Amino acid sequence: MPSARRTYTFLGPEGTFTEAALLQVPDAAESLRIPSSNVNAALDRVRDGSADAAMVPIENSVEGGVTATLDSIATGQELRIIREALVPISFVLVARAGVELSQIRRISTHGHAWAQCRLWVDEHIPGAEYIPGSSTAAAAMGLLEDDAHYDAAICAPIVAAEQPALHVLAENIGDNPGAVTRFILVSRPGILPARTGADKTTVVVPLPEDRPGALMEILDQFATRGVNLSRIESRPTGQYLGHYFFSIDADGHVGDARVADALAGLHRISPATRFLGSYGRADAQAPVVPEHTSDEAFQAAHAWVKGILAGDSLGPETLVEASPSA
Ligand SMILES: O=C(O)C(=O)C[C@]1(C(=O)O)C=C[C@@H](O)C=C1
Repeated sequence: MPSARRTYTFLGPEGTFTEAALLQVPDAAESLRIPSSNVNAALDRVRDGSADAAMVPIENSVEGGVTATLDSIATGQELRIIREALVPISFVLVARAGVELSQIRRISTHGHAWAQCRLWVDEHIPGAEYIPGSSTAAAAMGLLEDDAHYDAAICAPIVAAEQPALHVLAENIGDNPGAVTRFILVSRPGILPARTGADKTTVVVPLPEDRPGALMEILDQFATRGVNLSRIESRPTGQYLGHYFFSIDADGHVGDARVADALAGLHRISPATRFLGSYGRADAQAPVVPEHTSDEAFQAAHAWVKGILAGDSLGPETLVEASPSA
């Protein structure tokens, strides 16, 4: 029986880096793809069932975390990350035909793109004014509107290639040629992606208040079980000044005993801890697992404790008899 066609949404319009990330998903090219105007709108489409999954940016190697995504998945109806994708980032500066570099005064793009091209802009268009755009592609397409209030946009090369009314004023304008953005595919809670051996687990941990050393205790849950962290970011909860949650990526799958044990520890320290998913790493790199934190070591340890409890369940007389002071 042919499987039903999935509906994906992404930070649009067509031509964003997020769309490039979505097209890495094997069935995305043949599926229905609905552009969303911002990260929240994309995630809400998943929450209300009008999309099966949303591709959204989560972090960039130069500019760091995408706060709109970090905050939106940390609160509200629960969601799950089921996949990640990496996209190398390269930017072009585009304008309408006939506009020269020397005429550019106002540039629009996504905030993360602007941050990655700051040095280039300072050098080549000193004093240029930044006009925030909802995405790189939206900024580029906005140039074609009659009432466009900026003269150029920073976007992906594909937008210029597919839009003849735009022309490229400069290529490779990113300050860091090796820039990469990481994207996540987010779905409603359901079937957990299978363990691949090279996985990542994402959690959101509210920092318990008035508890000295709480952050240390949280980190300790991972450290003592040999679980490496690849990202940790603090974000304000928005409730009041000084109240934070931590967004954490850990190596491994909740199906790995060491990760499950670490999550149980987190829950004891911070009961509102939110599990956001276990999913295969885009780079397929398996972590180095210390011997004493392998599944086998956990099984042996649990069996040992079980044995003790079974022995002791013979009754208090056994304990009294065994006591040297008797
Ligand atoms: O505007 C886009 O094209 C996006 O996909 C968003 C986004 C981001 O949020 O970081 C993605 C990659 C680039 O780093 C710049 C912008």
